[in-house]
Amino acid sequence: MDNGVSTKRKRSTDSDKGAEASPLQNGGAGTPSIKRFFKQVNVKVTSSSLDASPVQPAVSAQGQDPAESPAHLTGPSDVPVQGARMLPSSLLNTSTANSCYQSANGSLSRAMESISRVGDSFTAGDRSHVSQTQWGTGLGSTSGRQQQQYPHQHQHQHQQRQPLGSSSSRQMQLQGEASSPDLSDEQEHVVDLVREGRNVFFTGNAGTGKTFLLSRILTELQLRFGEEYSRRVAICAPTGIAATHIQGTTLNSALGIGVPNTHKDFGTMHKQDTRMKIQAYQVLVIDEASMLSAEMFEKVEEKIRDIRNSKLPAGGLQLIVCGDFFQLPPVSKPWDRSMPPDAFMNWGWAFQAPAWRSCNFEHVLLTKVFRQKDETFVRLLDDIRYGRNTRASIEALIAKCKRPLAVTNGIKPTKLFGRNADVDKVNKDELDNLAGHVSSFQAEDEVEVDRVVTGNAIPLAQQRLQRHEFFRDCLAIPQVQVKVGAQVMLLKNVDLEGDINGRQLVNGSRGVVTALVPKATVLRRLEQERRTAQAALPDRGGMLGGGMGGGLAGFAAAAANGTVVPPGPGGPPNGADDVGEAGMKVGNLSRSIESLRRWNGTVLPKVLFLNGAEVEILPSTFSASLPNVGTVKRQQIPLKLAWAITIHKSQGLGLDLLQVSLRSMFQAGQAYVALSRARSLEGLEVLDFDWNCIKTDPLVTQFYEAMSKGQAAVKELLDSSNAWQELSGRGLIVDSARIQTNYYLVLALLAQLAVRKGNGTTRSAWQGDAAWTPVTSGWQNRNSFASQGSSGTSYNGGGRGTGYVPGGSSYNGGGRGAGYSTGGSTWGRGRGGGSFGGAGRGRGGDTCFKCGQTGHWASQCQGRR
Ligand SMILES: Nc1ncnc2c1ncn2[C@@H]1O[C@H](COP(=O)(O)OP(=O)(O)OP(=O)(O)O)[C@@H](O)[C@H]1O
Repeated sequence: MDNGVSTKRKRSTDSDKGAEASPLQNGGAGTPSIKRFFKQVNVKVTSSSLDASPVQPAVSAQGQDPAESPAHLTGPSDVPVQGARMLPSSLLNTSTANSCYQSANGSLSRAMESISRVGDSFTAGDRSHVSQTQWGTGLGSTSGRQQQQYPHQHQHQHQQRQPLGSSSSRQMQLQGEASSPDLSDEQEHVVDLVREGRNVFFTGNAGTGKTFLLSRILTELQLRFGEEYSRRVAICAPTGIAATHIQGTTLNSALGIGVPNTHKDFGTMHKQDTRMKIQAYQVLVIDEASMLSAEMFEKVEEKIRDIRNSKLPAGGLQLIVCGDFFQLPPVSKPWDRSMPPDAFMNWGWAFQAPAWRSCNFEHVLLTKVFRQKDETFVRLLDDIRYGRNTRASIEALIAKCKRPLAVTNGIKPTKLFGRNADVDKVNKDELDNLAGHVSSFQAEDEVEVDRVVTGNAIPLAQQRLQRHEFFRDCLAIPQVQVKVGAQVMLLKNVDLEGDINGRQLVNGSRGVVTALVPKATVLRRLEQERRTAQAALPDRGGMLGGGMGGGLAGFAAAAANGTVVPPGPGGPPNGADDVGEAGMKVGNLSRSIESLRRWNGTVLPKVLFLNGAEVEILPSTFSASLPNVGTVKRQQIPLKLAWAITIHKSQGLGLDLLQVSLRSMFQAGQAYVALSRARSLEGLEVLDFDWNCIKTDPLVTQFYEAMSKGQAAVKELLDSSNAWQELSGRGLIVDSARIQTNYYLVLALLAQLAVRKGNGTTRSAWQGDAAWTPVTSGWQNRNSFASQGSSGTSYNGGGRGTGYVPGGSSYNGGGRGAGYSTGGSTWGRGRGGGSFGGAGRGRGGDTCFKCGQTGHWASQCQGRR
């Protein structure tokens, strides 16, 4: 039985306007006035390119990521998703005990009590407050202590910033989020810095609530900018999927960069419409900064300054950046000889960019881990994160987690692999192994052109939206295929409002498909629930006749017909809370009924989750907006097959039961990301490993060590980077015309910082394909680089022990590095050469660091001897 529907292609009429505006759209959950602002010309088009192949594995293919496309890399974080929060429990048939389901393999009776028991213990992990961890610098819990620990060390320099009004706006924010957890003191501190208009970088272990905090900050920004929000705030992440965590877009998209192959390609940022956009922005928000390269950050910062005609860092934009540099690095391109000299390689950690230093970030380290409760586990993860005691850590893990995990009530653990091929194989095999029919759910995609776009610009905007990377990157894939018995993962947070057991379903919650329920049956139930909810609506006649009655009346009416936005910044006007609650329920039900009626599928999957809740999964809206262009949306069942997923895709998730393969880790942070998805040691099994599976970058370690000492230490660290002083002192941070030759020098030099001096141990700073032995130093090396810079031999830290570093190898090409020299390329530096560029005296054909032979690049090395 195939219940799939073909992707629709439709164009709305004027009568569609407004009614279609999704409350889920980016920023759309604002105040009613924001809502009005977001009201758009609604042009719905589905790109035919989105049609899925009839049988498609759960994980799609094309991509730039070593495992798969970064666009497909990660699942969502546990950020409360507004859309999900809007789903009332009434939309979910939360049948509990005594349920059983028919698997295709036969009847599987479910002991729901035991599932509930397991599930409760898992779900508690993400919601509970865990006592502060011991290893980091504890942050003060009183504001006084915070003041001490976060002295504000630089002046406001961004004239265009509007410091946020404080308490009233905060109250407004909290009003609509009563059920969300309170921010911790350290999280509050970050919000305070944001309010003050500072450039902030906040980071911390996996599960410290970075994305959660970012979503709160976005709420603050909505309040700061009101109707101007989408014009003033660029919400970005380096990859598409990371962007969907915060309902933003990729950095490339927000800044009109496209997919740069060369540095020249950044010139697209100067296009008229992008220029205007960039000039209008006041805040640039970047999540998952570990995947933002130094090269990208440097280039973007320079261009923004240029476009905004300002000498201020980032042209006066407020920068709010978060992420964990111990997690996955940028997806760099391997160097290839055929590449042009100004090829964009996506190299380096963002904090390595000179621009990072000039942006004067307030660096805040979040230390309180929320995801895991078990302090032993938290400490073990921290060791792995830092690459401390790696052998002991692996042994401890193996001792605790090598045993097979129990298959709990038929729900198998999620397997995490480094490589996409392993994932696809497991999911396909598992689905094939299930008897029964495949049910396919086809995504329904649409684009809405913003109302500011008029006339001939509409078709153009439409085209841009149809080609938007969102459709490639969206967490919800074009075609979801399941069978009864299929193991799946939820892709949205869902409030089981009113659930007597207080259960939660979050993105990453896993379960098993127990049935496929006819759509008509679900519709009947929802309609009944709406009738009941309508009957419970309070009579607000008296109040509505009063002073603020107009607003409330409008609100109540809108709630009843399903056209209001939910609580939160877009919630009811002050004083309308009680109307709001009942009205919201009716509104949400109405919206769901309408959307389900339009949904082309004929059945809906019913899923039994680990926490014991068994719910029918309704189609859900995933969206992103392109300021002043429009919105892209995908309506899809928010599920994916989840017997296995890639580690990249798991970034941002918390998982209850997982099996991790640590055998083929090829990037820094991969093992840490994989293991830190687990909420408990009990729920984690290590399938296999090798002793080198834990890879950390010493540069990252030193950066974090400085952060743990406070802002002053970070500043000192960055200031002590004579390398960077040298770079800027010698004019290496240059304009576009010179970037072609000189930018490589910057990156090459930065790459060299990762080289351990003197012991011959090597690593390839940013190349995933290079041999890599973990090293422990890095910054020291910079000093040697700086102090001996003029000799022409010390850029690689005395000339020894470098790995393959494109560009950087040219420095070694001065004669001493183990890296393969380009033989004195234009940007290479020969031994003793007095200038950075073009000395060209590198010893051509220096040895390949992999095999020790000359004449080929390490990336081309076939192990010849
Ligand atoms: N102040 C808080 N109180 C209670 N729970 C919180 C708080 N902050 C975050 N959490 C919860 O902690 C869990 C992890 O949060 P989140 O995913 O934002 O962490 P993260 O730091 O972004 O993790 P990762 O680095 O793995 O992406 C989520 O379930 C979130 O709801």
